[in-house]
Amino acid sequence: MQVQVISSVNEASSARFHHKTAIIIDVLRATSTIITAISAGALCVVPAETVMEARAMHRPGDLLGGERFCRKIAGFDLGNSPEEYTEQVVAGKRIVLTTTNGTRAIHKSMRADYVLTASLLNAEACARAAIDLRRDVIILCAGSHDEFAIEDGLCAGLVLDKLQSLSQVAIETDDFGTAMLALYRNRSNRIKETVLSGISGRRLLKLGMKRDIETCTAIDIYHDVPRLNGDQLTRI
Ligand SMILES: O=C(O)[C@H](CS(=O)(=O)O)OP(=O)(O)O
Repeated sequence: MQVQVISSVNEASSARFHHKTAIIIDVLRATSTIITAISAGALCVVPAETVMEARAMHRPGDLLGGERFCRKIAGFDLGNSPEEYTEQVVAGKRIVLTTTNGTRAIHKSMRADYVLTASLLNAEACARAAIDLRRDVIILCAGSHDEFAIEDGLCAGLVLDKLQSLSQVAIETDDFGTAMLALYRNRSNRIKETVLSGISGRRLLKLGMKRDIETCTAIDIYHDVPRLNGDQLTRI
């Protein structure tokens, strides 16, 4: 199995995803939010690239979620904090979500045969799902404002570590993947501290959102892997 890792959404070209399984990572916070929502019983999450597109896709009974500049969009039901997506709020609901980086990354990957969403919360489950799909893999780190985000690299390294330990076939990765695997193995006992020291982590800290970082750095607490079905993400 060939695994390529892309450092940020603006480095990805849609054509690369043909005949592959795409794994989209945005630890702070979009894919952590999506995975939490699906695990809490949301019917599906519909990723929208823009606020206008999200409003247009909204149907009666849906929830509108997302952020710009880390804060909930005016008139939306929910922001982009995983803790908002509780069973009481989202169970059985269709959620239309737009965020700064994560939903853009999902749209970039839509030519893939399969699109999975990963974060630290479900890395092992996502690795298992990718193995079962028997395709070469592209791991896309969403990053933040077109820059690489260390928390996404850590998660890419964790997914690669799980692929290597779980796969029956050899895993071959590109040089950036090798670097992310080394990053994860070097920081595996201080993941939260590493995330807190990153640019995205520092930005959320300044906004008083330390709780989100703690929530998003729990490892493998969920077994659900949201997968793209048409225009919506549902549990496999
Ligand atoms: O909501 C977030 O934490 C980020 C906002 S920013 O990139 O840090 O400004 O968006 P996401 O799409 O979840 O990376």
